[in-house]
Amino acid sequence: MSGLELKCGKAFASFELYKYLVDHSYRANKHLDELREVSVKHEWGGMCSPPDSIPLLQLLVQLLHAKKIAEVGVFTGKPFWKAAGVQDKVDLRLAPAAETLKGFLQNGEEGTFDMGFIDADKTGYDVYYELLLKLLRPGGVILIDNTLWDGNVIKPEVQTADTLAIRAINDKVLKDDRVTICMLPISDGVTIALKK
Ligand SMILES: C[S@@+](CC[C@H](N)C(=O)[O-])C[C@H]1O[C@@H](n2cnc3c(N)ncnc32)[C@H](O)[C@@H]1O
Repeated sequence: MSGLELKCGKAFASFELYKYLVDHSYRANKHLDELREVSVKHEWGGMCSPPDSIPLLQLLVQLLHAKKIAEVGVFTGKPFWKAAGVQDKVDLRLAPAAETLKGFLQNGEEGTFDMGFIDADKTGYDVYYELLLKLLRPGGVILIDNTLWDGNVIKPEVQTADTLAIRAINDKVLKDDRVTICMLPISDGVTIALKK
């Protein structure tokens, strides 16, 4: 699996154990593999979601029968949509994410989304979370990426704005009665929040 070492599951006891998990959960897929091959070579290749999070996303889409999903923070992918047959399913909005999500609300789309994936600028996470909670139907799910933030969440000496924002959203969702949550140690930490 190319580029696996880019984000090697820091929460795992060893890289070998992490690789075992990937080898036993990620199923090879021509289009995804090609996309990943290209993405990891990009100068910002580290932005690409690692393969351990892909089965989770696929599973949730199927469990939720998700038809309407907002990915907040898009990286590569567009050149592969046509070949993968998903071109007509993707509505790319190149704009600050808060504006796009507010636009959906103004358009009367509250409660119509099945799923949201927060994976953009970390200091925007709280805003995206609140907007997505409004956009989601009850029983819908928000995935929050990077919630372990390369292990920096437990390093008190790390006080960057991004780290503070990740700690804040983690503290917030833990106490948020509007959702049921689970934080998973895969990828760079992924929190699943189910809207009640
Ligand atoms: C980590 S990458 C997304 C990775 C992608 N979700 C994936 O799984 O491959 C983050 C992306 O968010 C975008 N981004 C950052 N700040 C943003 C903002 N305020 N509004 C919209 N997109 C933003 C960046 O341009 C970047 O492409």
